[in-house]
Amino acid sequence: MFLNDDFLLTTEPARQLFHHYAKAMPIIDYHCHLDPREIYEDQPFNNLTAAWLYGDHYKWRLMRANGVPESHITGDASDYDKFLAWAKTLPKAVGNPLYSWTHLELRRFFGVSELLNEDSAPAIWEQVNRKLAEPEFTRRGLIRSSRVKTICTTDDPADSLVYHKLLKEAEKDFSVFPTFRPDKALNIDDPGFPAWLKALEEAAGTPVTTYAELLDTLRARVEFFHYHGCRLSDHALDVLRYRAGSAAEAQAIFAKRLEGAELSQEEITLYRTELLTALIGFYLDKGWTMQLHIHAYRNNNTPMFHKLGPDTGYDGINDLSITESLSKLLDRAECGSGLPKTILYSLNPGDYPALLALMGCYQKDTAGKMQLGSGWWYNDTLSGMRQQLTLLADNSLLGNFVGMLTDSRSFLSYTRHEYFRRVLCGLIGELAERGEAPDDMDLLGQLVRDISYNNAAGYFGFPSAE
Ligand SMILES: O=C[C@H](O)[C@@H](O)[C@@H](O)[C@H](O)C(=O)O
Repeated sequence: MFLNDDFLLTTEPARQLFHHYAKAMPIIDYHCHLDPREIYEDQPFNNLTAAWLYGDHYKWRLMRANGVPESHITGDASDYDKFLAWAKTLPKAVGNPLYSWTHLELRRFFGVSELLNEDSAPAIWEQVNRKLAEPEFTRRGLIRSSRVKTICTTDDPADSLVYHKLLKEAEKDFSVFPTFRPDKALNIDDPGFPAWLKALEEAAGTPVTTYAELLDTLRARVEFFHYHGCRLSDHALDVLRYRAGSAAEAQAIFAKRLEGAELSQEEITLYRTELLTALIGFYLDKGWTMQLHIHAYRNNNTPMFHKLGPDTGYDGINDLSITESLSKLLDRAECGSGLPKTILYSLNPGDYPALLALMGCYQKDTAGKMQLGSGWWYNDTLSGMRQQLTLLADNSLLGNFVGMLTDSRSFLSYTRHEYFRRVLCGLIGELAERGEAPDDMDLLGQLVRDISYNNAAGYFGFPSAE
């Protein structure tokens, strides 16, 4: 039964919806953390650990929860020993999405249907590594075989986008577009802020010594990113604070920071609010979609942060309230030139009702202009997705949802789209079975096709491949 054709499809309508409508749709992965250079260089993977465990902080957390020493997670143990440590951990992960994802990846990419555990590990290691050495198992090969049409990476404004340029020339089967993520511009209190400004100056070829120059340069980078196919921005807003001020105040705070003085929380918040408001205007002008990733509570383990840096498995969920600051931010934009298309994600699923209520206040002109993002990170689970979809259907228009993204650092994560589509069809199938939705395959089939692909294709307006 496990992972059979009807995995997660418990009703007849669900099975029809998945097999006849959702399954064959191609993929638009509009938010991920793949490295464009790796995509361009298209090297084969040395082995399954390289493809699976490098950079995958989801797996690292489970291994740590299983008492695996750090040497076998991020340290200098051999790749085989790391793989074996994962294989020993996995049997205890029943019920965790990683249990299903891992086995789905083994099946879909490598045709391995045995369960991975300590006993099966040696043979699976050999079998998969042999496949990974074949020409169609390179980075791009994996993307192609997953029928991915569009990938959006996550990029700093100071990035030269050289690999996106090269990919545009070299790759005709799918497109790789950048996403504008100016966290480093907003994080004025970060010790690396002055160095980042230098990097920005270098990339843009213009001085960034004042707040006005920063704005001009960021606007120019938005144009540059747009030229290279960018149609989305992204922000990590771990804490939402709002304090309106003037450009003159933002300039004074910027100058104070460059002099090396300590900023107060109020100053930081004012600067961030002003800059984000300006950026929202830039996104609107370009017709971009703004993504706000809200309420991660990052880097909770200081020794491990010093050892491994960010995004290594030490992030929690922020349980602060969300509506007041977010409403002020969105409303200010609405009072000005307007809001761009916006996707709101929160790591705290308790925020979903508030986000849904708020986003409904700014819907206009574009179908699904304001979106509740797909279950993010710790919510990227069976129950998390069902919750997000159920609340979205309760409070907005499920049929306009732009659907799934991997948010991943791994080239094997595309099966998450399959998982999502199964959850989606499973949920809609249940509604039909219970008579809460019409058992009308034309209607429901169109809905799942739209959510799987068509909505994203229409909503983001990516440049078409010439
Ligand atoms: O799925 C988890 C993610 O990849 C996580 O690492 C990112 O969402 C990252 O923290 C970010 O802010 O972009």
